[in-house]
Amino acid sequence: MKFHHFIHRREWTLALLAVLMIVAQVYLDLRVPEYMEHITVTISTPGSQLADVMEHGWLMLAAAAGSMVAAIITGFCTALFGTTVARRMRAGVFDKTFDMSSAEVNSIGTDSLITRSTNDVTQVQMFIVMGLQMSVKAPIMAVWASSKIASESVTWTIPTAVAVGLTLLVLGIAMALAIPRMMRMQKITDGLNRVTREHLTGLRVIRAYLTQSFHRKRFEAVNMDLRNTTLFVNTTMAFIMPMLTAIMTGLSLSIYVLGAVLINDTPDVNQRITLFGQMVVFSTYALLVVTSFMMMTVVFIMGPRALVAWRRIREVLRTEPSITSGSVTSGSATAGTVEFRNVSFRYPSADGDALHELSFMASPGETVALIGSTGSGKSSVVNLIPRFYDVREGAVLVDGVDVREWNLEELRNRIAYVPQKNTLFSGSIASNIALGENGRAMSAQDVVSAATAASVAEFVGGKEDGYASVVAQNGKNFSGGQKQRISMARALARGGEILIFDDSFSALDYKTERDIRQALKTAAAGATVLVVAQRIGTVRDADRILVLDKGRIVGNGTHETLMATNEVYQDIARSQLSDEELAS
Ligand SMILES: Nc1ncnc2c1ncn2[C@@H]1O[C@H](COP(=O)(O)OP(=O)(O)OP(=O)(O)O)[C@@H](O)[C@H]1O
Repeated sequence: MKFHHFIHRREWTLALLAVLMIVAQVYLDLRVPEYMEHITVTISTPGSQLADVMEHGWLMLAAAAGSMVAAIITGFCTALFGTTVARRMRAGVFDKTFDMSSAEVNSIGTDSLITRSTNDVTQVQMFIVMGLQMSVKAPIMAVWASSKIASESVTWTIPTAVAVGLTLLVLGIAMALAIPRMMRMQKITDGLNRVTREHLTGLRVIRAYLTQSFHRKRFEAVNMDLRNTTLFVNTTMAFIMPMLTAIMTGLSLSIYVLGAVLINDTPDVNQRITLFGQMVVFSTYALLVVTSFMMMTVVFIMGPRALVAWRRIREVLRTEPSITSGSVTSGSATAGTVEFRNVSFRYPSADGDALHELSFMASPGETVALIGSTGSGKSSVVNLIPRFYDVREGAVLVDGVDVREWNLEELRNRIAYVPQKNTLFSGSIASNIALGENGRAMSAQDVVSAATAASVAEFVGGKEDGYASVVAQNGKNFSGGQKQRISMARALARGGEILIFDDSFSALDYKTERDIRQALKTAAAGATVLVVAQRIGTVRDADRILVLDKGRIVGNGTHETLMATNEVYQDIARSQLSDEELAS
């Protein structure tokens, strides 16, 4: 992705118009001193009238007004250009995150992704709006005004050249000091975002564990770092303006001193008046030259930061998703078949495998449960089916086709997945249930049926607005169990050949869990159901139970067979069931 991809034909037209307006502006700005020269000479000439002065006075006013209009049009063009490009960049980063797998998102970092699509894009936008204008205007003005100066007088050119030299020296030193720090600012902002986000999302734990001082220290460190860096940059910048003002004042003074000497040495009155007029116009040109160099500072200050920002945005846009869609759109075995063939899997950042040589099969109409201690790899197994990650060795097959060969949309449309961490979006209960309509229109009746099966109807009944009740961001106005039920209703409403429940029953009371499992038998009849659970009660009715231990399948059978033969399963059962339950 190159920068110019964000600039379409309309923006090129805007840029061209802006350049033309800048040229017009510089031309008119440079005309003003000429009219001033005429006016000065007219005023100094004995016997001149107001009408003579106004003859050039009107022209001078017209030039100033024209320059103003040109500046406004330039400002409008660059603002439209900058904001449009910024909008496209934000959309680019946003769209890219859809293609990224968890591995890529984790490698860049969520906080950095947020900074990149907000702060970084703003840096680029500011540079386009301000910097581009300056970078076009300053050189045109400098060259044009310099050529005017050179044609006027050599004597006065010397102090101007000295002033330009000094200006460049001041700007050079300031930039050499400030730019490296400015480059760091984006990284520090990432850090500040990370710490602030963690602090805000973990407020309750921080309060409960009284870790305010620890978190304050962590925040203070990055906050101070940002303050110090900004302070250094701003202090350096604070030197620039007074020094440049001193240079400009010195330049005006030198021009007037030299002018006084020249005028003094000229005996002829008319020549003296001409010389005086030239001096006035020259001092204005000289100031315009110095001003152009000052404008260039803006470019040099904003440019490097905008460049770093753009590189960070480009890094996101150029990220090659490790999970890319295949081309297969239909299966070769019975719809709903899931097969793991000798699967080993490793997380991108991990040293060792999380899953080792797993093989099993789940068929339509069958409920297969996965049980095991925490960290045994249950979620990792089910995450491989919708291809959130790819296997390291072996293959996962859905409907007889390797998931890597499936068209991703087709594959995911066959699956209804309830993640371990429930995700609700701001909206209503109905909008959250009807989220994945799976290519077909979902009726209000579909929502209600799914909600009834997942026992959502139970608590919606007590709400004034029913299914239209508001769901706040992250569903924080619902309890853990309610969120789980809405997430399950979403999966049931979507339907699919394969239903995956990753620890979806853990926050439910036993009665609600039993009701839902009962309702599932009808709601998900014919589908392949994979249930990840910690509780024996959740899995005991499953057609088959896979027992996982340290990423390996150490048991595969019904509750009864496992109770009779599998030591790991027996241990789990003994820790959860009473003697009577074990005996039954
Ligand atoms: N994103 C990740 N990056 C690196 N390692 C991970 C990641 N997610 C999980 N793991 C590791 O993989 C192993 C299996 O984790 P997994 O979440 O599949 O276990 P689980 O059986 O579902 O556990 P739980 O019941 O606690 O949810 C664990 O050792 C865990 O530390």
